Amino acid sequence: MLDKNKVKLGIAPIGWTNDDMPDLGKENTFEQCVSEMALAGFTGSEIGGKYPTDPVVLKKALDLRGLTICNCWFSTFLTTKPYEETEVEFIKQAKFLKDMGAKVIGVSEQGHSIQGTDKSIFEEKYVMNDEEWKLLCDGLNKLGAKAKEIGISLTFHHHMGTVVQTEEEVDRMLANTDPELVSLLFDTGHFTYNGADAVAMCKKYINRIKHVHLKDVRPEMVQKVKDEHLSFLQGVRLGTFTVPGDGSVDFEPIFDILAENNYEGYVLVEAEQDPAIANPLEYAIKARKYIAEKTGL
Ligand SMILES: O=C1C[C@@H](O)[C@H](O)[C@@H](O)C1=O
Ligand SMILES: [Co+2]
Repeated sequence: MLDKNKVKLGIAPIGWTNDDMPDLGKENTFEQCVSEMALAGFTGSEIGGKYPTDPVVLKKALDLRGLTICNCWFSTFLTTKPYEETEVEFIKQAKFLKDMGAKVIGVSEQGHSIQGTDKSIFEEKYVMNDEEWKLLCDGLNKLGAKAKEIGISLTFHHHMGTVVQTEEEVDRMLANTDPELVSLLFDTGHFTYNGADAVAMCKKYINRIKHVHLKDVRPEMVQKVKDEHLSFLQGVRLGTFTVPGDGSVDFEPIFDILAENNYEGYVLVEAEQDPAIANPLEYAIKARKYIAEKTGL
């Protein structure tokens, strides 16, 4: 069982409107999204493209519904742009998140990423050379130090189609960054999609994990993506991802590892799929019930 005083439960707005493909859920407003998150029993949220950018307006809307911002995606370009360009934007975002009450900022390296392109996700991923690895890891350490000064933790999101996708890439990134400055944003869906053992990865890196994305995977859709050489986003439209308990990820041992190691932080449902097919409120309630049953949260 997870400790309610230590572990908080959140949900991402991507089930209502997908910022990577805004036509998915374009009809869903910000107010509907946050109201339904609260109605389904969630208390945390990440930031989506439709969220007000004025912190006062955003905070009021969230307070009315008992919600708190716990993280936001931040794209780094450490391997393709001068470090300073990324740092300026990173500091702005980290300060904003800190003011909103978040404890982490979720970084993903988007230099050379194919996640938003039409390239085949299983065949055309970029692999970094030693020089690019150094740019990435040194840059992450520097950003992590900035985040620490601001009072927030940098968590790194491994992701399909990016330069840190595979188990080996996650190993190398973590081995070459300072545990005091760079933590892991553990995403169950991205490890499973890539063919890694999410349970083993959770066990291996439990001491580096500071934020968790609970994402389930429909294996038959991943197989279709492989067979038909589809892109990451084509897969999302087909339904590669779903809410915890609705796919093939084995969540129970993951919850056990988090509980046994006194994990403190958020577990956040993040299940992008077509809202016209998977009603966001219905799926949020389904996820909430599953998590309550398996964790006691
Ligand atoms: O954390 C995430 C943010 C999304 O934009 C992304 O594509 C999704 O798959 C994810 O894990
Ligand atoms: Co994620």
